[in-house]
Amino acid sequence: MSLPNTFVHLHTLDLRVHDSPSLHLAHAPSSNLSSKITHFLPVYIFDPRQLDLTRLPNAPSVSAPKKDSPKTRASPRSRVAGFHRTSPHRLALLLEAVFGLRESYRQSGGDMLIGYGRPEILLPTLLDSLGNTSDIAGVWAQEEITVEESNVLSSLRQSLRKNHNKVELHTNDSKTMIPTKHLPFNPKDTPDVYTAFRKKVEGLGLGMGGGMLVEPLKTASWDEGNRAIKVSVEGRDLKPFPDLPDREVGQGQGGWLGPNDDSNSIEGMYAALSAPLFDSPPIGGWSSAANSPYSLPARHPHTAVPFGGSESSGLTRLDDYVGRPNSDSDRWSGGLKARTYKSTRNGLLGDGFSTKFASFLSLGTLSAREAGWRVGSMLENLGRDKDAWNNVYSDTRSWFIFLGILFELLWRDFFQYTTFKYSLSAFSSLFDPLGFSDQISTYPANERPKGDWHTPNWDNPDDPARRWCEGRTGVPFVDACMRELRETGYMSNRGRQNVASFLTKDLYVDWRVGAEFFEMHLIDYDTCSNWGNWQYQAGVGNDPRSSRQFNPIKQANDYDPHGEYVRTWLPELKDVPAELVQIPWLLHDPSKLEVVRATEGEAAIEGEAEAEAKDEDEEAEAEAEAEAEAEVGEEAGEETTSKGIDGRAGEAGAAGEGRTGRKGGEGEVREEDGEGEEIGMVIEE
Ligand SMILES: Cc1cc2nc3c(=O)[nH]c(=O)nc-3n(C[C@H](O)[C@H](O)[C@H](O)COP(=O)(O)OP(=O)(O)OC[C@H]3O[C@@H](n4cnc5c(N)ncnc54)[C@H](O)[C@@H]3O)c2cc1C
Repeated sequence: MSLPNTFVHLHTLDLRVHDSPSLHLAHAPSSNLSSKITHFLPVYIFDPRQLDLTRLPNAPSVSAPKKDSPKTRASPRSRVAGFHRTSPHRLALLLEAVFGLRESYRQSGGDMLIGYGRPEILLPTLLDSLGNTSDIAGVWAQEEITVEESNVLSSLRQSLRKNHNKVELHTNDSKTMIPTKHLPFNPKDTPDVYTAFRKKVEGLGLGMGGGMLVEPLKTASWDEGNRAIKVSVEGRDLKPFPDLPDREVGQGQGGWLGPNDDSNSIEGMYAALSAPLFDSPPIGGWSSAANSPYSLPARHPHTAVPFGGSESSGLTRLDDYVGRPNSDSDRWSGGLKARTYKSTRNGLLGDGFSTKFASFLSLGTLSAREAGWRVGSMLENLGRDKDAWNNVYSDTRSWFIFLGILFELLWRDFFQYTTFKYSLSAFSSLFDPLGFSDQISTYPANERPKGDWHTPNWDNPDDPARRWCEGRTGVPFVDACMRELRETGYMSNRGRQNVASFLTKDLYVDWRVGAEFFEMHLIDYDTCSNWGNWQYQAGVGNDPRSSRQFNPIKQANDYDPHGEYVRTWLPELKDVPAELVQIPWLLHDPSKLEVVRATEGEAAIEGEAEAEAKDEDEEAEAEAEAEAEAEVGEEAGEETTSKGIDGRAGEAGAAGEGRTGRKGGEGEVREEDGEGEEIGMVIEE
């Protein structure tokens, strides 16, 4: 009887060889399975439900998007607005990640099989063609939370069982920074409020290996000098790639890439997959850096994310931003940027103001555990250097609040786990117009948005949603952010919060249109983070203050006081003086400037609570935690009021009138979870 010997790993959103549970299982001396494994077969499959594959030979068919089916969005077009679900920039990054991964396997003495079609059809057919199913130890893949991705895994599991009685699909818990089994609660009971979530996971212990920061698996070695990464598991080399003589694929079901195929390279695959994008450009068009299927888009000269998409680019960025232990001593090399993260993270220009890890984390080219562990190691290491320590810490209890990066990585986990919680039934409310609010039991029914959003008329050039997408609302900060998104595929967190608030709370456009537009363009698109944050901003998600609203003019004055950012993306404003650059409609009537200043001053004082989002909550929390907690006891159960700018501001903004004052617009703030912890952060009247 032959022993199971080929280990199959289906790569999805885990496009890396470092911190890989599958490589570890198949190779590590400590793994029970590894002695039986003789071959390692990594596979990646482009899926027609995500990408338009029609230009590839024997293309698999795609069904039209199902408008009324919230359970699945399985089509390369979005369900509400019919946008493409990728852009040339995002596609290029994916291809760099996939082909870069294959290169890492090749440099390690193995290979990776790349195909296109439905994994649940292609993979069982391939395994059938390998002959004796007992030669397959099993198929492994990263556990996914979101409906579309987990539906694929369920279908694959079923079809493997049907075709190969002995082949099982196993999943690895490798996506989040905190492994599911370390959570101090059942993930289906994930708290609905971030603060409650954070405090519970903090209880795991803030130190290294305490449960919140888990040491990544050592499955690769990083050759910093050559910027190359090779598989190496506890001193063992990668097991060989199996011989795959027969790669049968059914009619109209896709294919596997062979050495002579046009699409067997980044450029070839880009040409095939980007052609449908160029055939029907979206509202606002594509980036000027992406003009044809024949060459990958260049990085825009002003992009804040000038890196490639591969795993080695991700690790290079980690080394650069957070630093690494010096191999010759126990000193820490690099990491200056991480030490100033908290004071720079609201920046808007250049690559240094925040980590830019998001695009790597979204494709899994950087493991969240690797990133978290590295930040923690830096903090531990700096502990030996008193001066550096003093720059970062105030006391150990608040160490990660002061650094901030871990705080943000926890937001990522929070959205992953809340999505899990609200996707347990057949129906995932992640994509529902009323979001999670419909299921959060503490969310009073009378506070839920009615869902009477403006439906865009894309044929009307003056439609507010269209102007938002095209970056021509008339509000410079909003327009600059939207143009940056289109041109580069990135927008700062500050920008994202402002444009999302503007679309939903000023223009009253269905938040899902914004989420779909972001999905198309964002190079760091992540289903949970994108849709979760959009719900949060639209007031239908986990935000304990669903009525909060940003004033983009005040925000622009605070974060872009000299207009450098808006001038970068709106060259038409290059000659406008700084005092008018955020309100250029007053150029023709400067006499109103004094009135505006007075109103703004008033708004800034009165409305301090109105427009600040969770970033400010976090800071307030860090700085005034004790105060906040004292207030909890006093205020729990009482209703407080936060004000917001109001009016169909889009009409004003889009018409170039500006929205310089706060006009009423009141929303009630509710207590969350009965714990009241967020209440302390609300500045009351
Ligand atoms: C409307 C909206 C949509 C968003 N869509 C996405 C998305 O599709 N993908 C995505 O990764 N982030 C999304 N974010 C969150 C955040 O804006 C980005 O993670 C961040 O701007 C990426 O830049 P960075 O890597 O330099 O982040 P940093 O500030 O350096 O943060 C470090 C990491 O923490 C995580 N993080 C930070 N803020 C958040 C947050 N609010 N929610 C979840 N994770 C966070 C990210 O993984 C990020 O890489 C969205 C935010 C908003 C308001």
